[in-house]
Amino acid sequence: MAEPLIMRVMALSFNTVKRAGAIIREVMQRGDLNIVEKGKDDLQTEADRSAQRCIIASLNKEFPKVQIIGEEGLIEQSIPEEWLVTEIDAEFIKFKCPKEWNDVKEEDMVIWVDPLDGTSEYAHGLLEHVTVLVGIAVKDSAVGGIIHQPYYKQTNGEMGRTIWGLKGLGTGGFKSSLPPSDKFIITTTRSHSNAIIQASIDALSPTEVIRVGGAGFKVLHLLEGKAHAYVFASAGTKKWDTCAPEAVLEAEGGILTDLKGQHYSYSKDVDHVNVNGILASMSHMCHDNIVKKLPSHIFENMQKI
Ligand SMILES: Nc1ncnc2c1ncn2[C@@H]1O[C@H](COP(=O)(O)O)[C@@H](OP(=O)(O)O)[C@H]1O
Ligand SMILES: [Mg+2]
Ligand SMILES: [Mg+2]
Ligand SMILES: [Mg+2]
Repeated sequence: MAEPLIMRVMALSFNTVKRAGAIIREVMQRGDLNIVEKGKDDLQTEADRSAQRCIIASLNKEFPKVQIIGEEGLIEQSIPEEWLVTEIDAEFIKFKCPKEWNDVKEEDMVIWVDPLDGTSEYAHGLLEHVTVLVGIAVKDSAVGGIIHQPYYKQTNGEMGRTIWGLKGLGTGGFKSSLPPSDKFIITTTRSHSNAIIQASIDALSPTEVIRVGGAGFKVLHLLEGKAHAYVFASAGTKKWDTCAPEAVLEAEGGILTDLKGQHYSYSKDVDHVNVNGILASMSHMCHDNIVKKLPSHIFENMQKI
């Protein structure tokens, strides 16, 4: 009997993000990023486009009835043959599917794809910040996620690592760590800051602020104990930025919501923009405290930008 759909989607995504990561490295190595400005502070490079074509074509071929939504919109589906990934990860598929996902059907699932998270950092050569994100939503919640970091240097010299999480099963691909208890470290945007984002951080009196690119890389900071909270008091991120990070973080026991503590919906017809900002932490207590501490004017003014 075939393995449950969600396990096959995760196992194919696992190999697909690695292929996308290799494409991202190849584009950088060739040196012609061919940048298009989609909007204010919103770039798209050849790597974003090519990685998305690789991921969407591969997932779509195997799972034609699953809705897939990618950041770079509708782009032609024909791709070089060597970009098409057909093999599933042999190790992942051996895990037992959590019983709550055993019967998930194609029409209950949405796959949110961010082919390159941290484009601004990629374009500036801050390559460690870059991740490839594939998030799996069931009904309206983020359930499974894969975060691939193409420029992570493994101790054996290999480039890239793949972090995964599935609610009810757990996580893999990294070593979890708690942040220092004598500090309060916030991670936030490096390239999309504004006065309200800064005011929200000031109101929380952190001992340190780590400004890095990408929702994926910031959530990795939480998972690895480098920061206590990810705070972003602005609209700007989209569902493809948060679906995979939310699923991985929550499969590890953390929480990712808007600034009021409400989960976003990831169903196929939602507004793509995360209008109420982002708040994430490994600790529910830390998360609750921040929701209580954020002054209401932040929330009101944030909506006006
Ligand atoms: N004001 C804004 N306008 C457009 N995109 C924004 C934005 N603020 C955040 N984002 C998007 O949200 C993601 C995380 O942002 P940041 O690195 O600033 O924390 C990035 O994804 P991409 O790099 O995939 O486009 C970025 O483009
Ligand atoms: Mg982008
Ligand atoms: Mg992104
Ligand atoms: Mg992106």
